[in-house]
Amino acid sequence: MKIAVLGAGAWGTGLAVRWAGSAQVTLWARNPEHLAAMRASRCNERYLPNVALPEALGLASDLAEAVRGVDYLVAAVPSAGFRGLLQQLAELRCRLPLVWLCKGFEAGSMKLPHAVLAEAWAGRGPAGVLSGPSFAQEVAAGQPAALTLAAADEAFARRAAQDLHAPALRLYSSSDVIGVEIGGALKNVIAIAAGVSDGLGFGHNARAALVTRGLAEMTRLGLKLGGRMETFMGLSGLGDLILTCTGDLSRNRQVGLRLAQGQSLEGILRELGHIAEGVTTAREACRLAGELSIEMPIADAVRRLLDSELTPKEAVAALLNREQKDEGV
Ligand SMILES: NC(=O)C1=CN([C@@H]2O[C@H](COP(=O)(O)OP(=O)(O)OC[C@H]3O[C@@H](n4cnc5c(N)ncnc54)[C@H](O)[C@@H]3O)[C@@H](O)[C@H]2O)C=CC1
Ligand SMILES: O=C(CO)COP(=O)(O)O
Repeated sequence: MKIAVLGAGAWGTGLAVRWAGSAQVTLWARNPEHLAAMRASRCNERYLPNVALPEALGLASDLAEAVRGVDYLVAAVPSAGFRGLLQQLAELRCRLPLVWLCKGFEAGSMKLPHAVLAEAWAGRGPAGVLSGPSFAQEVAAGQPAALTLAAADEAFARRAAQDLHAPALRLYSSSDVIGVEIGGALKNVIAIAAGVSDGLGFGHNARAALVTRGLAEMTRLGLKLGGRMETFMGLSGLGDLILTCTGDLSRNRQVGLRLAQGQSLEGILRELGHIAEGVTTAREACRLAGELSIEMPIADAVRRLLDSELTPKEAVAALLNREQKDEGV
């Protein structure tokens, strides 16, 4: 099996390291200087420090070289870079099975990755999304994780899950692309809220309430867009929501924790040095929810906090002072 992992951030590198034990893998970095540094140190100091790159892992900064002769393309760039990467691949006349990893909406268009793919990858090969609870550091270290691979073409989802599984990396297949994408995108927004709550010193009760009501919001939007209930209760929904709301390795949770301490969003993102998809997704999901008349109070409070319309304490008060309602989704 030959795999090209396109994007050398934390997640692309983590998976490339994992897959290199059982497949022939090339990791592509768009920045030649970044690639040269990885070649020299056999480590991705910038995005996944303290993880040795196996000797067998190929490195390339030339996209054409990275994709030559492979069985799978794995798009490991953030949502903001997905369309651009697909366009570059199309210019190379690539026609290959593709799996994407990004968890978020495209800025400005309110589009999930599958909709971007429909515009930029039509007819170029079967494609699916891989998502679920998976911190890159743990996967790179060979610790167990279970993810979902969803594709509209069920047979492709099953085949890709079989081909891309690795020791301690269990992949389930699904045909619910929208449900899987909504879970991955919305959990990042709720993780910011959970970080704010913990950062303000609230307890386990508050966090459990945010996770549960966050799941209700995710489900409400996801069902409206055509996702399936069981998907939101699965690995890519509730599973990733629990991980990201409770695990300090989450960059989105870190954004919330630091906002609660009074840091500016700009400063936090600069200090993190990684993508926190929940920031863009909060804005896009709230716009979409507005158009669809769907209530998403937690996402709305996060969006207003990110846009400096509320302080962290005011965001909490806005949630607690909403009018009484029935619990149902
Ligand atoms: N880090 C993790 O544990 C996990 C991340 N993800 C998702 O995977 C995606 C990538 O995340 P990470 O690798 O962690 O991010 P990262 O912030 O560690 O690295 C981002 C990588 O993408 C590149 N990049 C940034 N903007 C780009 C653009 N416009 N065009 C092309 N390349 C661009 C950067 O140079 C860098 O190599 C995100 O959507 C994230 O939500 C999913 C599961 C786990
Ligand atoms: O998606 C992730 C784990 O499943 C990583 O979450 P963060 O982007 O918040 O670090």
